[in-house]
Amino acid sequence: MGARLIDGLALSRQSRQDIATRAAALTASGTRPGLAVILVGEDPASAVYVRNKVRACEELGLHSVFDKCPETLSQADLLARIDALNRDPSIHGILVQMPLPRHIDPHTVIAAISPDKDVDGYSVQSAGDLVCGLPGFRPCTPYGCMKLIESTGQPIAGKHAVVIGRSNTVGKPMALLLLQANATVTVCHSGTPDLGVHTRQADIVVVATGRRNTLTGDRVRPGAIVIDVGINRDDDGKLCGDVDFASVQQVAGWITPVPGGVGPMTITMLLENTLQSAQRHAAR
Ligand SMILES: Nc1nc2c(c(=O)[nH]1)N[C@@H](CN(C=O)c1ccc(C(=O)N[C@@H](CCC(=O)O)C(=O)O)cc1)CN2
Repeated sequence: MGARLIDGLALSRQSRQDIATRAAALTASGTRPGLAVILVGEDPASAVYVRNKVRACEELGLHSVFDKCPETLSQADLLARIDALNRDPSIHGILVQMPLPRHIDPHTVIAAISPDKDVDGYSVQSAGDLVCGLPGFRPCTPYGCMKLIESTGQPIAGKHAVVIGRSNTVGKPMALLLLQANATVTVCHSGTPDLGVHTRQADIVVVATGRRNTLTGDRVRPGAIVIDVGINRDDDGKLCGDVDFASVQQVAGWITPVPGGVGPMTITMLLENTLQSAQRHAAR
């Protein structure tokens, strides 16, 4: 029997209904959640993601501002735009789409976003909150992965989780979220000599390397939950993840597809973070 599919689109639809209901209540009490999205340049994939974020805001009744900037925008001009949004009371979340053109330093840009509007959860403040187990914005992709794992109904506490990848935006926060949920966590990366030694012992595997076929069926423990964060193209130009779906789905207990797994939940958790930010603002 093959693995059960964890349907990120279905979970997104459910979660977005709940966000829409809470956003409507907050709007009725005088605070309409607002998100500002900045896109610099012409990267076609980024343009699609940003369009989907703005459209999702519209569908859920959130206020949104979309600032499309040319590739040649200077870092100083970008920082000035962020500064204006930091001071705009109708905006509760600011997101600068990554990657940025090479002449702009992402760390400087992230540091310019007010920590109480950092709905991407990328700032040093948000990272520190997560390390210390304090409330704060959780990065959208790992936050969505946690929801996908929880949706299986399997307990996380006491399980052995292996995270493959150590980026600031996915791998590291993913490991911390799993740790916070009382899993025993191993982080593997490009310097790990034998990935299979670790993944074959794992109840939960999250793969976020950006490389096709990072995880194959022979490296998976029967019944494991496998979460695929990757978005790549195969030789035929079709979307695929970091997991060799065909072989892994024969061994795993649960698996996320690409597309239709982690991606939609990334946008849903951005909306959740924006709503939470507006709720905090209203409570102040
Ligand atoms: N500021 C940010 N930049 C980037 C983030 C982010 O969270 N914040 N994450 C990624 C891109 N991303 C969101 O921005 C994102 C990627 C993929 C999807 C998605 O729904 N993917 C679909 C497939 C879409 C396709 O056809 O290409 C899926 O997996 O089903 C949503 C959001 C990097 N930058």
